[in-house]
Amino acid sequence: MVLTPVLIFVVFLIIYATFFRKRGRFWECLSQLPKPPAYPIIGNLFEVMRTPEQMFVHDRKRGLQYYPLYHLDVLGVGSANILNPEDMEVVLTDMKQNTKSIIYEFLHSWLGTGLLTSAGSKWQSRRKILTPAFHFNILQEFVTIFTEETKRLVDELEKDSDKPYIDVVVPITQFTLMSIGETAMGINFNSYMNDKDGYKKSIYDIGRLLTYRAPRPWIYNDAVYSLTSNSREEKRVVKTLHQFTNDVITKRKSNFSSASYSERKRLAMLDLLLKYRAEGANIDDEGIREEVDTFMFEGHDTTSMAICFALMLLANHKDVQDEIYNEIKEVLGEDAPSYSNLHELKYLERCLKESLRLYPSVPFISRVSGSEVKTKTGYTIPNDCMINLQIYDMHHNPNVFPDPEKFDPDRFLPENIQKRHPFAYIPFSAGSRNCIGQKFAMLEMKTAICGILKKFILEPVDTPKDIVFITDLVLRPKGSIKVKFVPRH
Ligand code: HEM
Repeated sequence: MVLTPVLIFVVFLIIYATFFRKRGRFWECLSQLPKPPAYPIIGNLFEVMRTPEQMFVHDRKRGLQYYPLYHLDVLGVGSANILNPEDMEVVLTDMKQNTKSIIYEFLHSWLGTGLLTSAGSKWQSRRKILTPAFHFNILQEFVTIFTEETKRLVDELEKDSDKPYIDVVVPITQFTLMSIGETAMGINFNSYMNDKDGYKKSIYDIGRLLTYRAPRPWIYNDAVYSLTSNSREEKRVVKTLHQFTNDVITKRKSNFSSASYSERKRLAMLDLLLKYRAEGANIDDEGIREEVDTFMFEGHDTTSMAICFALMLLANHKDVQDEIYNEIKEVLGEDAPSYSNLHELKYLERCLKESLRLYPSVPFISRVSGSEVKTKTGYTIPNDCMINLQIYDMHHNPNVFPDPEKFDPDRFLPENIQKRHPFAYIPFSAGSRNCIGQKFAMLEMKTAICGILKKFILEPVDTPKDIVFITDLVLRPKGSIKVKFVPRH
Protein backbone atom coordinates (compact mmCIF):
# COMPACT_ATOMS: atom_id res chain seq x y z
CA MET A 1 0.00 0.00 0.00
CA VAL A 2 2.73 2.46 1.09
CA LEU A 3 4.76 1.46 -1.95
CA THR A 4 2.23 2.85 -4.43
CA PRO A 5 2.61 6.57 -3.57
CA VAL A 6 6.40 6.12 -3.31
CA LEU A 7 6.45 4.52 -6.76
CA ILE A 8 4.26 7.27 -8.23
CA PHE A 9 6.61 9.85 -6.68
CA VAL A 10 9.73 8.18 -8.11
CA VAL A 11 8.15 7.97 -11.58
CA PHE A 12 7.17 11.64 -11.26
CA LEU A 13 10.78 12.56 -10.38
CA ILE A 14 12.16 10.61 -13.34
CA ILE A 15 9.68 12.27 -15.73
CA TYR A 16 10.50 15.64 -14.18
CA ALA A 17 14.25 15.16 -14.49
CA THR A 18 13.96 13.88 -18.07
CA PHE A 19 11.65 16.56 -19.46
CA PHE A 20 12.73 19.64 -17.57
CA ARG A 21 16.46 19.07 -17.90
CA LYS A 22 18.12 21.72 -20.05
CA ARG A 23 20.10 20.41 -22.97
CA GLY A 24 22.97 21.19 -25.35
CA ARG A 25 25.18 24.18 -24.60
CA PHE A 26 23.92 24.55 -21.00
CA TRP A 27 25.35 21.22 -19.83
CA GLU A 28 28.26 21.37 -22.25
CA CYS A 29 29.48 24.43 -20.29
CA LEU A 30 28.30 23.59 -16.80
CA SER A 31 29.63 20.04 -16.74
CA GLN A 32 33.18 21.41 -17.15
CA LEU A 33 32.98 22.80 -13.59
CA PRO A 34 34.03 20.40 -10.81
CA LYS A 35 31.13 18.48 -9.26
CA PRO A 36 30.63 16.07 -6.36
CA PRO A 37 29.86 12.49 -7.47
CA ALA A 38 26.34 12.22 -8.88
CA TYR A 39 23.80 9.55 -9.85
CA PRO A 40 22.12 9.18 -13.25
CA ILE A 41 18.88 11.20 -13.60
CA ILE A 42 18.71 12.45 -9.99
CA GLY A 43 22.25 13.89 -10.14
CA ASN A 44 23.26 15.38 -6.78
CA LEU A 45 19.82 15.10 -5.18
CA PHE A 46 21.25 13.36 -2.09
CA GLU A 47 23.69 16.25 -1.60
CA VAL A 48 20.81 18.58 -0.79
CA MET A 49 18.05 16.37 0.64
CA ARG A 50 19.03 16.91 4.24
CA THR A 51 17.75 18.56 7.40
CA PRO A 52 18.58 22.30 7.67
CA GLU A 53 21.23 21.41 10.26
CA GLN A 54 22.85 18.68 8.13
CA MET A 55 22.59 20.87 5.04
CA PHE A 56 24.62 23.62 6.69
CA VAL A 57 27.44 21.27 7.71
CA HIS A 58 27.49 19.39 4.42
CA ASP A 59 27.47 22.56 2.28
CA ARG A 60 30.47 23.87 4.23
CA LYS A 61 32.44 20.64 3.69
CA ARG A 62 31.69 20.77 -0.03
CA GLY A 63 32.66 24.44 -0.12
CA LEU A 64 36.10 23.63 1.29
CA GLN A 65 36.62 20.60 -0.92
CA TYR A 66 35.68 22.20 -4.24
CA TYR A 67 37.34 25.63 -4.00
CA PRO A 68 37.37 27.74 -6.22
CA LEU A 69 33.96 26.69 -7.61
CA TYR A 70 31.72 23.72 -8.32
CA HIS A 71 28.44 22.83 -9.93
CA LEU A 72 25.48 20.78 -8.81
CA ASP A 73 22.86 18.98 -10.83
CA VAL A 74 19.73 18.34 -8.81
CA LEU A 75 17.18 16.53 -10.97
CA GLY A 76 18.34 18.40 -14.03
CA VAL A 77 18.42 21.82 -12.31
CA GLY A 78 22.00 23.03 -12.63
CA SER A 79 23.72 25.57 -10.40
CA ALA A 80 27.20 27.11 -10.40
CA ASN A 81 28.56 27.73 -6.90
CA ILE A 82 31.26 30.35 -6.60
CA LEU A 83 33.69 30.32 -3.69
CA ASN A 84 36.51 32.61 -4.83
CA PRO A 85 36.93 36.43 -4.91
CA GLU A 86 37.95 36.71 -8.57
CA ASP A 87 34.76 35.10 -9.87
CA MET A 88 32.61 36.90 -7.28
CA GLU A 89 33.88 40.11 -8.87
CA VAL A 90 33.08 38.90 -12.38
CA VAL A 91 29.45 38.17 -11.44
CA LEU A 92 28.79 41.07 -9.09
CA THR A 93 30.12 43.76 -11.39
CA ASP A 94 28.27 42.59 -14.50
CA MET A 95 24.82 44.21 -14.83
CA LYS A 96 23.70 41.23 -16.95
CA GLN A 97 24.01 39.05 -13.85
CA ASN A 98 21.85 41.32 -11.71
CA THR A 99 18.66 39.26 -11.64
CA LYS A 100 17.95 37.15 -8.56
CA SER A 101 17.49 33.40 -9.03
CA ILE A 102 14.28 31.40 -8.70
CA ILE A 103 14.93 30.96 -4.96
CA TYR A 104 13.90 34.58 -4.41
CA GLU A 105 10.63 33.92 -6.29
CA PHE A 106 9.65 31.76 -3.34
CA LEU A 107 9.67 34.96 -1.29
CA HIS A 108 7.22 36.71 -3.61
CA SER A 109 4.10 35.63 -1.69
CA TRP A 110 5.54 37.56 1.27
CA LEU A 111 7.84 40.31 -0.08
CA GLY A 112 6.26 40.70 -3.51
CA THR A 113 8.78 42.26 -5.82
CA GLY A 114 10.31 44.76 -3.42
CA LEU A 115 13.89 45.99 -3.56
CA LEU A 116 15.43 42.66 -2.57
CA THR A 117 13.47 40.48 -4.98
CA SER A 118 12.70 42.72 -7.96
CA ALA A 119 14.60 42.95 -11.24
CA GLY A 120 15.18 45.22 -14.23
CA SER A 121 13.53 48.64 -14.43
CA LYS A 122 11.33 48.06 -11.35
CA TRP A 123 14.42 47.41 -9.22
CA GLN A 124 16.21 50.45 -10.71
CA SER A 125 13.30 52.78 -10.02
CA ARG A 126 12.83 51.49 -6.43
CA ARG A 127 16.55 51.74 -5.69
CA LYS A 128 16.49 55.35 -6.92
CA ILE A 129 13.45 56.20 -4.78
CA LEU A 130 14.83 54.54 -1.63
CA THR A 131 18.50 55.57 -1.72
CA PRO A 132 17.83 59.05 -0.20
CA ALA A 133 16.13 57.36 2.78
CA PHE A 134 19.63 56.27 3.88
CA HIS A 135 21.35 59.62 3.33
CA PHE A 136 23.81 60.47 6.07
CA ASN A 137 21.62 63.33 7.42
CA ILE A 138 18.93 60.75 8.11
CA LEU A 139 21.40 58.26 9.55
CA GLN A 140 22.68 60.98 11.90
CA GLU A 141 19.18 61.30 13.37
CA PHE A 142 18.85 57.53 13.62
CA VAL A 143 21.83 57.32 15.97
CA THR A 144 19.72 59.05 18.65
CA ILE A 145 17.03 56.40 18.21
CA PHE A 146 19.58 53.57 18.35
CA THR A 147 20.88 55.09 21.59
CA GLU A 148 17.41 55.20 23.16
CA GLU A 149 16.69 51.64 22.12
CA THR A 150 20.08 50.55 23.47
CA LYS A 151 19.15 52.03 26.87
CA ARG A 152 15.99 49.94 26.87
CA LEU A 153 18.01 46.88 25.85
CA VAL A 154 20.59 47.43 28.60
CA ASP A 155 17.77 47.74 31.19
CA GLU A 156 16.36 44.42 30.05
CA LEU A 157 19.77 42.75 30.18
CA GLU A 158 20.35 44.17 33.66
CA LYS A 159 17.18 42.47 34.94
CA ASP A 160 18.62 39.08 33.96
CA SER A 161 22.25 39.73 34.82
CA ASP A 162 22.04 37.60 37.98
CA LYS A 163 21.19 34.56 35.85
CA PRO A 164 23.97 32.18 34.73
CA TYR A 165 23.47 33.32 31.12
CA ILE A 166 21.18 35.16 28.73
CA ASP A 167 20.15 33.78 25.35
CA VAL A 168 21.05 36.96 23.49
CA VAL A 169 18.91 36.15 20.42
CA VAL A 170 15.72 37.12 22.28
CA PRO A 171 16.57 40.62 23.61
CA ILE A 172 18.74 41.53 20.62
CA THR A 173 16.01 40.64 18.10
CA GLN A 174 13.60 42.75 20.12
CA PHE A 175 16.13 45.61 20.02
CA THR A 176 16.66 45.47 16.24
CA LEU A 177 12.93 45.13 15.55
CA MET A 178 12.18 48.17 17.70
CA SER A 179 15.02 50.07 16.03
CA ILE A 180 13.85 49.43 12.45
CA GLY A 181 10.31 50.33 13.53
CA GLU A 182 11.31 53.66 15.04
CA THR A 183 13.79 54.63 12.34
CA ALA A 184 12.69 53.50 8.87
CA MET A 185 8.97 53.17 9.71
CA GLY A 186 8.57 56.03 12.21
CA ILE A 187 6.53 53.77 14.51
CA ASN A 188 7.12 52.97 18.16
CA PHE A 189 6.22 49.30 18.30
CA ASN A 190 6.08 49.35 22.09
CA SER A 191 3.12 51.65 22.18
CA TYR A 192 1.41 50.61 18.95
CA MET A 193 1.95 47.03 18.01
CA ASN A 194 0.75 44.03 19.97
CA ASP A 195 1.79 41.06 17.91
CA LYS A 196 5.56 41.51 17.69
CA ASP A 197 6.10 37.94 18.88
CA GLY A 198 3.74 36.56 16.22
CA TYR A 199 5.71 38.51 13.61
CA LYS A 200 9.07 37.21 14.86
CA LYS A 201 7.84 33.61 14.95
CA SER A 202 6.41 33.93 11.44
CA ILE A 203 9.82 35.05 10.11
CA TYR A 204 11.28 31.78 11.44
CA ASP A 205 8.38 29.82 9.92
CA ILE A 206 8.75 31.36 6.47
CA GLY A 207 12.51 30.70 6.60
CA ARG A 208 11.87 27.03 7.39
CA LEU A 209 9.34 26.71 4.54
CA LEU A 210 11.65 28.37 2.02
CA THR A 211 14.61 26.25 3.09
CA TYR A 212 12.51 23.17 2.55
CA ARG A 213 11.41 24.24 -0.95
CA ALA A 214 14.73 25.52 -2.33
CA PRO A 215 16.46 22.13 -2.76
CA ARG A 216 13.34 20.37 -4.12
CA PRO A 217 12.86 21.29 -7.79
CA TRP A 218 9.67 19.23 -8.12
CA ILE A 219 7.85 21.81 -5.95
CA TYR A 220 9.31 24.85 -7.75
CA ASN A 221 6.21 25.13 -9.89
CA ASP A 222 3.59 27.22 -8.04
CA ALA A 223 0.67 25.05 -9.18
CA VAL A 224 2.37 21.89 -7.88
CA TYR A 225 3.49 23.65 -4.69
CA SER A 226 -0.05 24.85 -4.00
CA LEU A 227 -1.08 21.18 -3.55
CA THR A 228 1.29 20.74 -0.59
CA SER A 229 0.59 21.26 3.11
CA ASN A 230 3.63 23.58 3.22
CA SER A 231 1.91 25.90 0.78
CA ARG A 232 -1.17 26.03 2.98
CA GLU A 233 1.00 26.76 6.01
CA GLU A 234 2.85 29.44 4.04
CA LYS A 235 -0.45 31.20 3.28
CA ARG A 236 -1.26 31.34 7.01
CA VAL A 237 2.23 32.60 7.89
CA VAL A 238 2.21 35.26 5.17
CA LYS A 239 -1.18 36.44 6.44
CA THR A 240 0.32 37.08 9.89
CA LEU A 241 3.33 38.84 8.38
CA HIS A 242 1.17 41.05 6.17
CA GLN A 243 -1.20 41.87 9.02
CA PHE A 244 1.74 43.24 10.98
CA THR A 245 3.15 45.34 8.14
CA ASN A 246 -0.28 46.57 7.02
CA ASP A 247 -0.79 47.73 10.60
CA VAL A 248 2.52 49.60 10.46
CA ILE A 249 1.48 51.35 7.25
CA THR A 250 -1.99 52.23 8.57
CA LYS A 251 -0.55 53.67 11.78
CA ARG A 252 1.99 55.76 9.93
CA LYS A 253 -0.52 56.89 7.31
CA SER A 254 -2.78 58.21 10.05
CA ASN A 255 0.07 60.49 11.20
CA PHE A 256 1.08 61.38 7.69
CA SER A 257 0.35 64.73 6.15
CA SER A 258 2.15 65.58 2.94
CA ALA A 259 2.09 69.29 3.89
CA SER A 260 4.12 68.77 7.06
CA TYR A 261 6.57 66.54 5.21
CA SER A 262 7.20 69.04 2.45
CA GLU A 263 8.89 71.21 5.10
CA ARG A 264 11.48 68.53 5.82
CA LYS A 265 14.27 68.11 3.33
CA ARG A 266 14.85 64.42 3.98
CA LEU A 267 12.43 61.71 4.98
CA ALA A 268 12.91 58.26 6.44
CA MET A 269 11.84 55.27 4.39
CA LEU A 270 8.10 54.86 4.98
CA ASP A 271 7.40 58.61 5.03
CA LEU A 272 9.30 58.99 1.79
CA LEU A 273 7.20 56.28 0.14
CA LEU A 274 3.96 57.78 1.48
CA LYS A 275 4.99 61.18 0.15
CA TYR A 276 5.73 59.70 -3.30
CA ARG A 277 2.36 57.93 -3.21
CA ALA A 278 0.53 61.14 -2.25
CA GLU A 279 2.26 62.98 -5.09
CA GLY A 280 1.13 60.32 -7.57
CA ALA A 281 4.63 58.93 -8.25
CA ASN A 282 5.21 55.46 -9.59
CA ILE A 283 4.37 53.50 -6.42
CA ASP A 284 0.99 52.19 -5.23
CA ASP A 285 -0.23 50.75 -1.91
CA GLU A 286 0.95 47.28 -2.89
CA GLY A 287 4.39 48.71 -3.72
CA ILE A 288 4.61 50.38 -0.32
CA ARG A 289 3.71 47.12 1.41
CA GLU A 290 6.40 45.27 -0.56
CA GLU A 291 9.04 47.68 0.67
CA VAL A 292 7.79 47.75 4.25
CA ASP A 293 7.92 43.94 4.32
CA THR A 294 11.37 43.94 2.73
CA PHE A 295 12.90 46.52 5.06
CA MET A 296 11.22 45.20 8.19
CA PHE A 297 12.79 41.81 7.52
CA GLU A 298 16.17 42.79 6.04
CA GLY A 299 16.48 45.65 8.50
CA HIS A 300 16.13 43.63 11.71
CA ASP A 301 16.93 39.94 11.26
CA THR A 302 20.35 40.52 9.68
CA THR A 303 21.58 43.04 12.26
CA SER A 304 20.14 40.97 15.10
CA MET A 305 22.19 37.90 14.20
CA ALA A 306 25.27 40.05 13.56
CA ILE A 307 25.09 41.60 17.05
CA CYS A 308 24.44 38.22 18.71
CA PHE A 309 27.50 36.60 17.14
CA ALA A 310 29.64 39.65 17.91
CA LEU A 311 28.63 39.46 21.59
CA MET A 312 29.47 35.76 21.71
CA LEU A 313 32.90 36.44 20.16
CA LEU A 314 33.67 39.31 22.55
CA ALA A 315 32.68 37.16 25.53
CA ASN A 316 35.21 34.58 24.31
CA HIS A 317 37.98 37.15 23.69
CA LYS A 318 38.42 39.15 26.86
CA ASP A 319 41.53 40.95 25.54
CA VAL A 320 39.60 42.25 22.51
CA GLN A 321 36.68 43.22 24.72
CA ASP A 322 38.97 45.21 27.02
CA GLU A 323 40.53 47.03 24.09
CA ILE A 324 37.11 48.01 22.73
CA TYR A 325 36.07 49.18 26.21
CA ASN A 326 39.19 51.37 26.47
CA GLU A 327 38.51 52.82 23.03
CA ILE A 328 34.92 53.61 23.97
CA LYS A 329 36.07 55.35 27.17
CA GLU A 330 38.66 57.33 25.22
CA VAL A 331 36.42 58.40 22.32
CA LEU A 332 33.01 58.74 23.96
CA GLY A 333 33.90 59.33 27.62
CA GLU A 334 30.52 59.91 29.22
CA ASP A 335 29.01 61.29 25.98
CA ALA A 336 26.23 59.58 24.06
CA PRO A 337 27.23 58.09 20.72
CA SER A 338 26.88 60.37 17.69
CA TYR A 339 27.32 59.78 13.97
CA SER A 340 30.81 61.30 14.06
CA ASN A 341 32.18 59.77 17.27
CA LEU A 342 30.95 56.32 16.19
CA HIS A 343 33.16 56.74 13.14
CA GLU A 344 36.16 57.30 15.38
CA LEU A 345 35.75 53.86 16.96
CA LYS A 346 38.19 52.23 14.56
CA TYR A 347 39.09 49.22 16.66
CA LEU A 348 35.43 48.40 17.30
CA GLU A 349 34.83 48.69 13.57
CA ARG A 350 37.59 46.18 12.83
CA CYS A 351 36.11 43.78 15.39
CA LEU A 352 32.63 44.03 13.87
CA LYS A 353 34.03 43.53 10.38
CA GLU A 354 35.89 40.44 11.53
CA SER A 355 32.75 39.20 13.27
CA LEU A 356 30.80 39.64 10.00
CA ARG A 357 33.54 37.75 8.18
CA LEU A 358 33.13 34.77 10.50
CA TYR A 359 29.35 35.14 10.74
CA PRO A 360 28.01 36.87 7.62
CA SER A 361 24.27 37.31 8.34
CA VAL A 362 23.52 36.55 4.68
CA PRO A 363 25.67 33.44 4.06
CA PHE A 364 24.93 33.14 0.36
CA ILE A 365 23.17 35.04 -2.39
CA SER A 366 21.89 33.77 -5.69
CA ARG A 367 21.52 35.07 -9.23
CA VAL A 368 20.43 33.76 -12.59
CA SER A 369 22.90 34.40 -15.39
CA GLY A 370 21.65 36.75 -18.10
CA SER A 371 24.43 35.68 -20.49
CA GLU A 372 27.32 33.25 -20.55
CA VAL A 373 29.86 34.13 -17.85
CA LYS A 374 33.58 33.59 -18.44
CA THR A 375 35.08 33.01 -15.00
CA LYS A 376 38.60 34.15 -14.05
CA THR A 377 39.22 30.54 -13.02
CA GLY A 378 38.84 29.43 -16.63
CA TYR A 379 35.27 28.10 -16.91
CA THR A 380 32.12 29.17 -18.72
CA ILE A 381 28.88 29.39 -16.77
CA PRO A 382 26.02 29.01 -19.25
CA ASN A 383 23.24 31.51 -19.80
CA ASP A 384 20.07 31.11 -17.65
CA CYS A 385 21.95 29.23 -14.93
CA MET A 386 21.50 29.62 -11.17
CA ILE A 387 24.70 31.13 -9.72
CA ASN A 388 25.12 30.82 -5.97
CA LEU A 389 27.68 33.17 -4.46
CA GLN A 390 28.79 31.36 -1.33
CA ILE A 391 29.85 34.27 0.89
CA TYR A 392 30.21 32.21 4.09
CA ASP A 393 32.42 29.63 2.39
CA MET A 394 34.66 32.26 0.81
CA HIS A 395 35.08 34.04 4.17
CA HIS A 396 36.10 30.72 5.74
CA ASN A 397 38.45 29.51 3.03
CA PRO A 398 42.17 29.30 3.97
CA ASN A 399 43.16 30.40 0.44
CA VAL A 400 41.35 33.68 1.03
CA PHE A 401 41.79 34.14 4.80
CA PRO A 402 44.72 32.19 6.31
CA ASP A 403 43.80 30.43 9.57
CA PRO A 404 40.17 31.26 8.78
CA GLU A 405 38.54 30.19 12.06
CA LYS A 406 40.74 32.55 14.10
CA PHE A 407 39.03 35.75 15.30
CA ASP A 408 41.59 38.34 14.35
CA PRO A 409 40.37 41.97 14.01
CA ASP A 410 43.79 42.98 12.63
CA ARG A 411 42.83 41.40 9.33
CA PHE A 412 41.02 44.70 8.82
CA LEU A 413 43.99 46.98 9.39
CA PRO A 414 44.32 49.09 6.22
CA GLU A 415 47.67 47.49 5.29
CA ASN A 416 46.16 43.99 5.57
CA ILE A 417 43.03 44.88 3.60
CA GLN A 418 45.30 46.09 0.81
CA LYS A 419 46.89 42.69 0.51
CA ARG A 420 43.54 41.01 -0.25
CA HIS A 421 41.35 40.88 -3.31
CA PRO A 422 38.65 43.59 -2.98
CA PHE A 423 35.90 40.97 -3.33
CA ALA A 424 37.37 38.62 -0.71
CA TYR A 425 35.18 40.17 1.99
CA ILE A 426 31.57 40.88 1.00
CA PRO A 427 29.15 40.49 3.94
CA PHE A 428 27.01 43.24 2.39
CA SER A 429 27.46 41.87 -1.15
CA ALA A 430 29.02 44.28 -3.66
CA GLY A 431 28.28 45.99 -6.94
CA SER A 432 25.01 47.68 -7.83
CA ARG A 433 22.83 45.29 -5.80
CA ASN A 434 24.81 45.68 -2.61
CA CYS A 435 23.10 46.19 0.74
CA ILE A 436 21.33 49.55 0.87
CA GLY A 437 21.31 49.36 4.68
CA GLN A 438 24.99 48.68 5.36
CA LYS A 439 25.80 52.04 6.97
CA PHE A 440 22.58 51.84 8.99
CA ALA A 441 23.62 48.35 10.14
CA MET A 442 27.16 49.36 11.18
CA LEU A 443 25.87 52.38 13.15
CA GLU A 444 23.23 50.29 14.89
CA MET A 445 25.71 47.54 15.75
CA LYS A 446 28.28 50.01 17.07
CA THR A 447 25.71 51.86 19.19
CA ALA A 448 24.45 48.61 20.73
CA ILE A 449 27.94 47.27 21.51
CA CYS A 450 29.00 50.61 23.06
CA GLY A 451 25.92 50.68 25.31
CA ILE A 452 26.38 47.05 26.35
CA LEU A 453 30.13 47.18 27.02
CA LYS A 454 29.79 50.40 29.04
CA LYS A 455 27.48 48.53 31.43
CA PHE A 456 28.65 44.92 31.37
CA ILE A 457 31.64 42.64 31.20
CA LEU A 458 30.76 39.75 28.90
CA GLU A 459 31.76 36.28 29.99
CA PRO A 460 31.75 33.19 27.78
CA VAL A 461 29.08 30.53 28.06
CA ASP A 462 28.75 29.31 24.46
CA THR A 463 32.01 29.12 22.52
CA PRO A 464 32.13 29.32 18.70
CA LYS A 465 32.46 25.50 18.63
CA ASP A 466 29.18 25.05 20.53
CA ILE A 467 27.08 26.83 17.92
CA VAL A 468 25.07 24.52 15.66
CA PHE A 469 23.90 26.32 12.54
CA ILE A 470 20.91 25.72 10.32
CA THR A 471 20.43 26.70 6.70
CA ASP A 472 17.88 29.52 6.69
CA LEU A 473 17.20 32.95 5.17
CA VAL A 474 19.90 34.37 7.43
CA LEU A 475 22.77 32.72 9.33
CA ARG A 476 21.04 31.30 12.40
CA PRO A 477 21.92 28.98 15.25
CA LYS A 478 19.70 25.95 15.77
CA GLY A 479 19.23 26.91 19.40
CA SER A 480 20.36 29.80 21.53
CA ILE A 481 23.53 31.91 21.80
CA LYS A 482 24.38 32.11 25.49
CA VAL A 483 26.44 34.89 27.07
CA LYS A 484 26.87 35.89 30.73
CA PHE A 485 26.43 39.60 31.51
CA VAL A 486 28.31 40.82 34.59
CA PRO A 487 27.48 44.43 35.59
CA ARG A 488 30.53 46.75 35.70
CA HIS A 489 31.11 48.62 38.95
C1 HEM B 1 24.59 43.12 9.34
C2 HEM B 1 23.55 43.51 8.67
C3 HEM B 1 23.28 43.25 7.22
C4 HEM B 1 23.88 42.38 6.35
C5 HEM B 1 25.02 41.42 6.63
C6 HEM B 1 23.24 42.55 5.07
C7 HEM B 1 23.59 41.88 3.92
C8 HEM B 1 22.99 42.07 2.68
C9 HEM B 1 23.35 41.36 1.48
C10 HEM B 1 24.44 40.30 1.38
C11 HEM B 1 22.56 41.81 0.50
C12 HEM B 1 22.51 41.31 -0.95
C13 HEM B 1 21.35 40.36 -1.09
C14 HEM B 1 21.27 39.68 -2.42
O1 HEM B 1 22.00 40.02 -3.36
O2 HEM B 1 20.43 38.80 -2.53
C15 HEM B 1 21.67 42.78 1.06
C16 HEM B 1 20.71 43.46 0.35
C17 HEM B 1 19.78 44.29 0.93
N1 HEM B 1 19.77 44.74 2.25
FE1 HEM B 1 21.08 44.22 3.68
N2 HEM B 1 22.26 43.50 5.20
C18 HEM B 1 22.26 43.96 6.48
C19 HEM B 1 21.45 44.94 7.01
C20 HEM B 1 20.46 45.60 6.33
C21 HEM B 1 19.64 46.64 6.87
C22 HEM B 1 19.80 47.23 8.27
C23 HEM B 1 18.74 47.00 5.89
C24 HEM B 1 17.68 48.05 5.92
C25 HEM B 1 17.56 48.98 6.82
C26 HEM B 1 19.01 46.17 4.74
C27 HEM B 1 18.31 46.20 3.56
C28 HEM B 1 18.68 45.53 2.41
C29 HEM B 1 17.93 45.61 1.16
C30 HEM B 1 16.64 46.36 0.93
C31 HEM B 1 18.64 44.85 0.22
C32 HEM B 1 18.33 44.66 -1.25
C33 HEM B 1 19.12 45.71 -2.03
C34 HEM B 1 18.95 45.66 -3.53
O3 HEM B 1 18.80 44.57 -4.10
O4 HEM B 1 19.00 46.73 -4.13
N3 HEM B 1 20.06 45.35 5.03
N4 HEM B 1 21.96 42.93 2.39
